[in-house]
Amino acid sequence: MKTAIIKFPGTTCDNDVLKALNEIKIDAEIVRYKDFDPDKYSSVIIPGGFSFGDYLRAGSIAANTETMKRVREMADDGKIVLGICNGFQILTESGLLKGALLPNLNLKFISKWVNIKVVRNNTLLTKKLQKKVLRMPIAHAEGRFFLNEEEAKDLMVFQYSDEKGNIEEKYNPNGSILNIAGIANEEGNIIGLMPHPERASFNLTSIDGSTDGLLLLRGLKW
Ligand SMILES: NC(=O)CC[C@H](N)C(=O)O
Repeated sequence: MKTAIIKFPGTTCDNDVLKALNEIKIDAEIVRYKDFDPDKYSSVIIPGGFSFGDYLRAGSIAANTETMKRVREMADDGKIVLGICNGFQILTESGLLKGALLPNLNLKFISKWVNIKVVRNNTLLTKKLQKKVLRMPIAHAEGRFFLNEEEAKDLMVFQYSDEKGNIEEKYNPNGSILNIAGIANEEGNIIGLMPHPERASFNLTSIDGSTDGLLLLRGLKW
C-alpha cells in the first residue's frame, strides 16, 4: 500500500518528501487535501510549509479541515501518521498530538542544522533507532514545544542534543520544554517533529552529507 503526502495550500515540502521516499523505494504520492481518501493509503505524511499562510497560528486552519477528520480515522486504525514541521503544528492544533508549538523564544525564524537524540523506541518509526543521534535541519518560527512536564516526558521521542547525544539547554534552539524536538502519541503511531528528515536525505544537498532523515523515513516500511 501507499503513503499519502498531503498538500494543503501553502505546503512547501511535499516534493522533497516524495523524493526522499523514492530514494528508499517507498511507494508514495502527493495528494491535494480535498482529494485525500484514507482508505487508499497505509500511512500518511503531513509535510512542512505554511499551510493557509500560517494565519491565526501555524497549522490552525488546516487542523480544522475535513481532511484532518480523515487523518484521524487512519490514526484510529493504527496506521502511521507523520507530521513534519508545519505537519507537526497541524497535528497538535487538531488534537491528534498533545501539546502546542509556540513562537520560538527569540521570536525569530530559525534555520539551522541540529542534532536530535531518539529517546523513545516504542513508536512505529523509531523502533530500530533507540538512542541514535540524527542530524537534520530545522526551519521554523513556531517550534517551541510546550506541554506539562509529566506528560511531555512520557511522550517525547526526539530531544535536541549535541552530536554525542548529550542533552543540555545550550543545544535547545527554540526554548522547547525538555529540549523536545518531537513526540508521539502513547500508541506510537502518530509522530510529529520539527526538524526536516527530507532535507537530510541526499549527500549533495546536505550540509555535511547527512542522510539521517532516511533512517527515520525508512520506518514507514518496517
Ligand atoms: N518549515 C516549515 O514547515 C515552516 C514552519 C512553520 N510554518 C513556522 O514558521 O513555524
